[in-house]
Amino acid sequence: MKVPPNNLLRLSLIYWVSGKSYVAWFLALLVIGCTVVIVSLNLALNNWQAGFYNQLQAYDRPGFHRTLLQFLLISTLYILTSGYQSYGKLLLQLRWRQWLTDVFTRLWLTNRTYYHLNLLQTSLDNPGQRISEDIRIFINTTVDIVVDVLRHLTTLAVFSTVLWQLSGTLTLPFFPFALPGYLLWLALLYSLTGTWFTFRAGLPLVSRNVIQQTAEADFRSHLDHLGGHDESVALYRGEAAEQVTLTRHFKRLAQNYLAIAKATKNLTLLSVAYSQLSIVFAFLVSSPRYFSNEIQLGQLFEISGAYWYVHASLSYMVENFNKLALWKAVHIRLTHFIHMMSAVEKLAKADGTTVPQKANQFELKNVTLFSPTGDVLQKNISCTLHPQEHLLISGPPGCGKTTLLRTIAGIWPHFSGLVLKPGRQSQFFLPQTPYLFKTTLRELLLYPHHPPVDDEILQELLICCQLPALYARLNEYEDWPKSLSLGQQQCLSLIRAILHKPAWLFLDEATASLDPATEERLYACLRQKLPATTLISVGHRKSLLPYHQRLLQLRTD
Ligand SMILES: Nc1ncnc2c1ncn2[C@@H]1O[C@H](COP(=O)(O)OP(=O)(O)OP(=O)(O)O)[C@@H](O)[C@H]1O
Repeated sequence: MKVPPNNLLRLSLIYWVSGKSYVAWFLALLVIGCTVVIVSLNLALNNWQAGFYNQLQAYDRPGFHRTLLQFLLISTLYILTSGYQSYGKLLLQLRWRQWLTDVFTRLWLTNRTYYHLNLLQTSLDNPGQRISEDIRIFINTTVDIVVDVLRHLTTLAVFSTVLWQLSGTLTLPFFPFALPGYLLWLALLYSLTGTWFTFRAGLPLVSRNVIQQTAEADFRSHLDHLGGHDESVALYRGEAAEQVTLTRHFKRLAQNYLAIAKATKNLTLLSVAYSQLSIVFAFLVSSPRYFSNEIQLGQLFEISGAYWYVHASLSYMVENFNKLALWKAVHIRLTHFIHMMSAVEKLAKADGTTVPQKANQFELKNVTLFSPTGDVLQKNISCTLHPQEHLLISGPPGCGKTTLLRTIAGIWPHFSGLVLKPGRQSQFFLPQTPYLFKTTLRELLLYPHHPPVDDEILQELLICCQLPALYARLNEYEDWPKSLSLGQQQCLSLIRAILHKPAWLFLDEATASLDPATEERLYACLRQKLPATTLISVGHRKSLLPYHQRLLQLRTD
């Protein structure tokens, strides 16, 4: 997949022109339509107020009942429209989020970016949390903000006109000009002042929210890590050490939260004082016209209602600064994620050359391996391998055996030299740690992409690879990494390799947890089931030598 523009907003907006957004457009129109209707109903309610209070003031009982019926009608429409607006908004958020999540997961998985990210010097914290949590918050708040702004702009347009008409003209002593629509000007002045103070008070929340999202993710990630390594921790009796680490993570989270609490307190003091004052402000400034009998009680309420709507629209930032700060925070985190993925793309193209070739042979020409920090692990490895020339790669721990396999697999970018190899389909790599997960045993055996096979074949392979008892559990859904021993997991991984029938099979200490007798039986099984496959094994044991014709001995200087 092509790397997207390094701009999150531009990337997100591609959805709306992608040809996959017909339903989302329909939902957006529904939400916009409902928003306009809600604003119109607000206007109707405000007009209704004038009639209602005037009927009360005039002790007009039938008129009072009539206005109550009107209210019932407006209110029913209001309830229905609000319900469908909110439903449409939620469906829209889900669709957009689904698309953006798909884009991110594709970028993350394509070209093994998820793996290369770990090789960058500036590592990226918690990519999982960014994909699940940050995208959710980003999309939900974006839709909320757009809908809110649209509602407030419509409200502002409608109620400014009303307020202008109802305001009358202000003439002040010592002021040479009459000021038409003075309540509108006052609302504008009041809101702009509030917005400026809010911006000043709330700005620290942006960076604090970025830190908070990261700290929360670190805390959760350590809890998940603990869950995944429960047995190791239990055997080490590592509970106290884990408690210390968890407390440290939580302390960071809590310290930052205190700073957020302080900034939020200042912001709340400001915004509540601002809203409280605004309740009486309209009455205060329009009361002279009421007391001079220019307007009735109903008009006074109508003016104050219109003023309140105009003021609320202009005060969007004051009332929603927390939401805006959170939006900015996740925007920063997701933008950083996109930048890191672009950096990986450059890194993956950086060093040596891997060339797929038609001939069914492997060739390493002067391959030098480096660590991510640039240290030389192995210098000038050269080796040509023909089919059926089984190779054993040996050497001390940390000398670069696994790194050599990663280089051949094309996932290690830190090398120089030339790797010539047959097409990807003909290779299969068994990593040092078996990759098992929660699913049925059948699916586990077919991983990553083998079509379903008959039970008899699976039974035969389970017997051949020393796991006959597992046949009865083929359809069991189980947390296999927990319920199988490491040795059993390695046997199971070999079945996967046999099923995929590769021309070249790479085994990275794939039988290291087995006793020599079982290891021997498994290699015999491999030879029997995969007679045409060439084995390239990494291992330390001398007992592996008889299964290989060639030895590549790596050394450290
Ligand atoms: N993702 C990584 N990030 C940083 N350094 C790494 C990474 N992977 C490997 N290394 C470093 O590269 C060196 C070679 O590692 P490698 O796993 O290839 O050794 P090995 O010979 O297979 O060791 P062992 O026999 O213990 O499996 C080590 O010093 C290791 O610390």
